[in-house]
Amino acid sequence: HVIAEVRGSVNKDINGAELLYSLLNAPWLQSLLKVESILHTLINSELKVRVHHLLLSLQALLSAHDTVSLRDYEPDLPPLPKDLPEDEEAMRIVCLVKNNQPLGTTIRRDDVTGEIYIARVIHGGLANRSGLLHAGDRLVEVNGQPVFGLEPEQIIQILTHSHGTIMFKVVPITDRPVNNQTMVTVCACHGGVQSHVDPSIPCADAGMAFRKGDILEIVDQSDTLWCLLKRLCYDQKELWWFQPYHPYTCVKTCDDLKEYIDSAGFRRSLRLCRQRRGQAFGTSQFCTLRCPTGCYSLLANPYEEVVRYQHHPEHPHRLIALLGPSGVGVNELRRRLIEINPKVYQGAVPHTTRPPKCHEGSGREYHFISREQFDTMVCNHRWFIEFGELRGHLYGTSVDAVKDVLASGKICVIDIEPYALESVRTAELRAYVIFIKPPTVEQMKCTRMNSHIITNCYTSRPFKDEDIQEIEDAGCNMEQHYCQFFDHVIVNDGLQAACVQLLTAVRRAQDEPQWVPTAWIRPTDQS
Ligand SMILES: Nc1ncnc2c1ncn2[C@@H]1O[C@H](COP(=O)(O)OP(=O)(O)OP(=O)(O)O)[C@@H](O)[C@H]1O
Repeated sequence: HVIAEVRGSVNKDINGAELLYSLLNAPWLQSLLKVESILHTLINSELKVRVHHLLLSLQALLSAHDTVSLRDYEPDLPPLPKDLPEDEEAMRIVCLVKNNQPLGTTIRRDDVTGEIYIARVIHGGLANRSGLLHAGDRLVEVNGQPVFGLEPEQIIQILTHSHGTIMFKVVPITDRPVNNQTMVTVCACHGGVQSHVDPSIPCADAGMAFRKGDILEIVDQSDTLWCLLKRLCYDQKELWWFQPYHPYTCVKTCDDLKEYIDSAGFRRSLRLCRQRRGQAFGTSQFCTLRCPTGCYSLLANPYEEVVRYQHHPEHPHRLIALLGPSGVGVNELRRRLIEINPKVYQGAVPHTTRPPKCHEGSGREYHFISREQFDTMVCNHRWFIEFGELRGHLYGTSVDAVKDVLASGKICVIDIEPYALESVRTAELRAYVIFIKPPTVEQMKCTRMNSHIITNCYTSRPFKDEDIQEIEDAGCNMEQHYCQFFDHVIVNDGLQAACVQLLTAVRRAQDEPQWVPTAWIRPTDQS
């Protein structure tokens, strides 16, 4: 029963549950339990005494293991005598054995006092693994040589030329910062840090390239120019790497983004009249309507704080937002997914100002409203996720339409353009963004041989080579600019396979823990 309960906790991704589960299931534990029950049956036998000794040794071994894993191997010292003079300083002598590996610390000198301090302890380095040296410790001696007054470079020389055991005499920092595990997703950067060409980097060897969308843990943010990060790779296993990171090189301006929006092109389907949107509203007005700051604030951030989030089964489902270049097959995949099980998956009903056709019902194909009502909705900030104008009529998908589907207990699946990311990546909708990526041009030519593309003039015709190239280019552009917001990527090569992948991803979005912006879980005043 206990094992079954722990197994349940594993599924809920409760911290440590997996470890506990594997421990309880371990064959050696099962054997020990058996031994224990046999022991109860043996009274005062010699075998019982021997087994008892054996178990004690095993207990000692486990306790040693725990101590090492907690790095709790500093000696228990007697308390300091009470009558110590006030200016007496507690010193620590630390001996590290250096085996051709860097120590993994940087040194700084206080310009006012001339004292030497350990500036950073690099994650995974010798000093860090020892657990005995910390950023902020004051260095007094290295190998018996006082360091006061020396230049940091001179101390680095001493360390570089030392082999075997190095002895440090340090005054330990009193308040060690607590690592509260802040995780971030890199949002905007231009290809990572050029550690070997940037002279301001504190420790060039520690530089590591990273990409937009990488999940990093902030380890130390105490420096004004740099922070120390470690990276989680895509399978979410921790790699004990480290990353000096220059925030200023990574900020992306809004102008860059507007330029991209104009050049990216719009979806051909005309479903939401995206082609005309630019002419009808103007890109800048459109942007202002959505972003209080008048720009894509999310995209301008160098990074976004994220947490691991498990969707609660009793909460509304996460919105599924499909994104991809026009013509790649976003709507085809969305349609097929809904067709698989319309009781589970549903699109949002759009609003329009055009009159209904005879077969159309209000609230079914569209919510039919007047232009005044439409304008009021926009002005009253009942924001549309997207809206646009076609042949004198307004069309749009509202946040409320999405919420209606979610409130009915279904999974809402919509397709969006990149500019709508900000409207769906909210605490309310918690969109899971899936990028539908074009395969290579050759593969697309092959798979789209018998398919038809919808053109600007409502007509459909076979794909031309130019269409395929355009889809490929738009896909690359979209990925380059927005990949940090993709929760999942599906290459739409074979339709069948892509559809299966979509189904799996949609289930995973609801059932498995995901990285989401911290603001969704701990909303701030602005969000
Ligand atoms: N993997 C695929 N193999 C073959 N044909 C495909 C594939 N994916 C989509 N198609 C076809 O390509 C055409 C365009 O797809 P779809 O209308 O879904 O594109 P879209 O990305 O929604 O763009 P738009 O909104 O501009 O129409 C459709 O005829 C669709 O059936």
